[in-house]
Amino acid sequence: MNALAPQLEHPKHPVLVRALPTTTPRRRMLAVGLIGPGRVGSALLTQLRAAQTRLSESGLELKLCGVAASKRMWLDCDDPDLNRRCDRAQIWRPADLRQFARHVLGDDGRHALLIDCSANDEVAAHYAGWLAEGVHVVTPNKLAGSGPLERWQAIRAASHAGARFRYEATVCAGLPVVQTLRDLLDTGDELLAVDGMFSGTLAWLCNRHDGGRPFSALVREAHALGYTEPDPRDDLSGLDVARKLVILAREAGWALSLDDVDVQSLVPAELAALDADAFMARLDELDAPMAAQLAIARAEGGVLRHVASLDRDGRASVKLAVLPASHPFAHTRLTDNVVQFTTRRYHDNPLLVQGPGAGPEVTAAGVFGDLLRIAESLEARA
Ligand SMILES: NC(=O)C1=CN([C@@H]2O[C@H](COP(=O)(O)OP(=O)(O)OC[C@H]3O[C@@H](n4cnc5c(N)ncnc54)[C@H](O)[C@@H]3O)[C@@H](O)[C@H]2O)C=CC1
Ligand SMILES: N[C@@H](CC=O)C(=O)O
Repeated sequence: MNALAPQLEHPKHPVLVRALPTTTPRRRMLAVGLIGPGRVGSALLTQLRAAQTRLSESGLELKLCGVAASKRMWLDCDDPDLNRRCDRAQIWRPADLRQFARHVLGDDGRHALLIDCSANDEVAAHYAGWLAEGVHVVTPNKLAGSGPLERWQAIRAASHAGARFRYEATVCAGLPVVQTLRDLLDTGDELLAVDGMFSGTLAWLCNRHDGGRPFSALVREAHALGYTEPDPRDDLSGLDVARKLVILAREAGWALSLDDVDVQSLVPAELAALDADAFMARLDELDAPMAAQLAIARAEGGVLRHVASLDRDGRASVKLAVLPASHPFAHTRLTDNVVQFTTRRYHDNPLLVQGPGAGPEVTAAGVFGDLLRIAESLEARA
């Protein structure tokens, strides 16, 4: 213990509490560009701003160099005086992701990170190129991890060459699911199966759907709370959960694709083909079928839960099930997700990760955690 460190007063044990020895922090600078300032992206910006002083004191300078939305982007080189003179017309320029990445990377050898908080496939298509150029990438966007296998392999290969790629928040938002699996595998365990509840939206809907309000009203509320995907059909069709299964399977080295997942959709075919606004306008067509599902569950003395499973033989399924009231999943709350890893070591009693699995705040925190892990691995640069 550092005898020179000041002692802090503690009401009960005045001499036991001492300040930890102080060390000079290793100074690192990370240039950051955010793509997709929506619900998660905005929450992340708020969290980054709130943490800036604390991070700086611990040696990490985060420099926000740009924000790109679908049509427009802001770069920190944009000149405030010029903007004032041009009636702010220069603040946002047309979005161009190549220019955006070049700007964040700069030409001074700095560490650069792009955070993709969109749900856009075209953005995901840039990852391999960015990583190859030395730009780190963090994302909650599931489209790279569950998209074409060759593209996923190219992204992984590019990340092995230097820049880091992290995507913890793609599975169950801020819960430590991908890292838990990674740690199991890296320490020599073997994944046998994963099962549980992987949709925060559907967990919340199943918890709140008690016949008191129409199902459609609950879906609208889940959307407003930021739990659903930008298009709630991605949740209701089971696609979002299927994507998470694919991401976990690939993490385990299994070549699973979305087509391999047996998915039961809650969206009738006639609503599946509509554009997003038209679908939302006809959402009440889900009320009668969902009321019927609830009645079946109650008649059986059970509860509705949205469950999914995956095993090492490539069997993967996503469905709405009636579970007995005594089942552990019946006692989950709000947006709770449950992920059960059955492995060689955790065989008779699976390893469980459980907690809120959707929402801008918790998701942004998962993204932020990835950023910090990358920052931790950076070397100091002038
Ligand atoms: N909301 C949640 O609880 C969770 C969300 N996620 C993922 O986080 C991502 C963001 O979700 P939300 O913030 O809820 O969605 P959102 O719809 O609120 O935000 C998405 C943003 O991306 C922007 N965008 C769309 N296309 C773009 C493009 N080509 N270039 C740049 N920006 C573009 C949109 O303008 C919007 O600002 C999605 O991939 C979602 O799957 C992951 C875990 C949990
Ligand atoms: N819409 C998703 C968000 C997290 O991935 C969900 O509800 O689980």
